Amino acid sequence: SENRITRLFGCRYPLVQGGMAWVADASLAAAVSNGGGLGLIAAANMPPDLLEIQLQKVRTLTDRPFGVNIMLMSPTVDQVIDLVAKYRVPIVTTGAGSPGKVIEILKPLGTIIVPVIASVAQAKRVEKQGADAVVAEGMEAGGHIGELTTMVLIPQIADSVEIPVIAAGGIADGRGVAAAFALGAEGVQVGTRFICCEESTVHRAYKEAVINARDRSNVVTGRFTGHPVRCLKNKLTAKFEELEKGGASVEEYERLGAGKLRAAVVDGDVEWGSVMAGQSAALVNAILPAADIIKELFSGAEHVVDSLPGKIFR
Ligand SMILES: O=C(O)COc1ccc(-c2c[nH]c(CNC(=O)Nc3ncc(Sc4ccccn4)s3)n2)cc1
Repeated sequence: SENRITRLFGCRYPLVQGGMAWVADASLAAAVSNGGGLGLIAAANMPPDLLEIQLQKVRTLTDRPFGVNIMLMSPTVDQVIDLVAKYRVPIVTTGAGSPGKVIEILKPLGTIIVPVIASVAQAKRVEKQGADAVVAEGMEAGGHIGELTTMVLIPQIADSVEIPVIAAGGIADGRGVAAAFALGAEGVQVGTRFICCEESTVHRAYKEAVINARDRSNVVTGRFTGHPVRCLKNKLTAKFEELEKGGASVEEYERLGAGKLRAAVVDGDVEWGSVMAGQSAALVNAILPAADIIKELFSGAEHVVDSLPGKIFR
């Protein structure tokens, strides 16, 4: 069966993998696309020549659709847009900022643009600017987050725009997928769950930290900087909280954070690195192939919906 999202992306399942900085590379994106979802390569702050290598590599690993996630706070955003145009990347998501410029340049090329938003105002603005769909991301998500939970954000976004809504934030099993559709979404974005997939090139220690995470193993730091970020608790987050309490400057705070996500993902420094992960980490307990994760998410959702009516609505 299909819906507006499977038709928009040209893939079997209405699922997009989170465009997680340093984590979402060609290997992960291809595995998700080959598994029937939409894989994303994270441009993040990647030097353009590194991104170009990922764009060439993904074409050798899958002939299915894939996308690039453009992080709008990155200083390399202009070169990323040029590369996306040069390689005719079919789909682009954007995060951490206002996608006006991306829409203006890439929409005329026929690129499908799906901004990640975290509020009703942002959703309305990007719809007016020409977005094809939105990813509405609840604050359960990992990394840079907004303020509203998925449970209350999705219905409000679905009521506010005509374009299809993809729910993100806290979705890691069939129950979350079923809930997202009950709330008005026509697709899901899944990030943390795919950190722990076989084809993810993330350091083993990072994957283990996610698997060992429990309900209260994560924390949001940096609200005072205007960029709240959710990570797993460790020595770095304790230091962030100390700086925040001690009235440190935003510059001092951001100096401490520089390069720490790479330290965790690439070097496996889960003590002093930034182990970005969502609250759903507590629901992730196995490293599986991306294709199996996707199948389980949707067969699980099917099962939940089938067994619902008897329990609740009669
Ligand atoms: O001003 C406007 O209208 C747009 O404002 C926005 C504000 C927030 C968002 C938003 C919320 N969530 C997302 C998508 N998720 C993300 O972008 N998650 C991220 N994780 C790590 C990242 S790297 C980074 C970047 C800044 C500070 C610290 N780390 S980006 N975008 C989108 C737009």
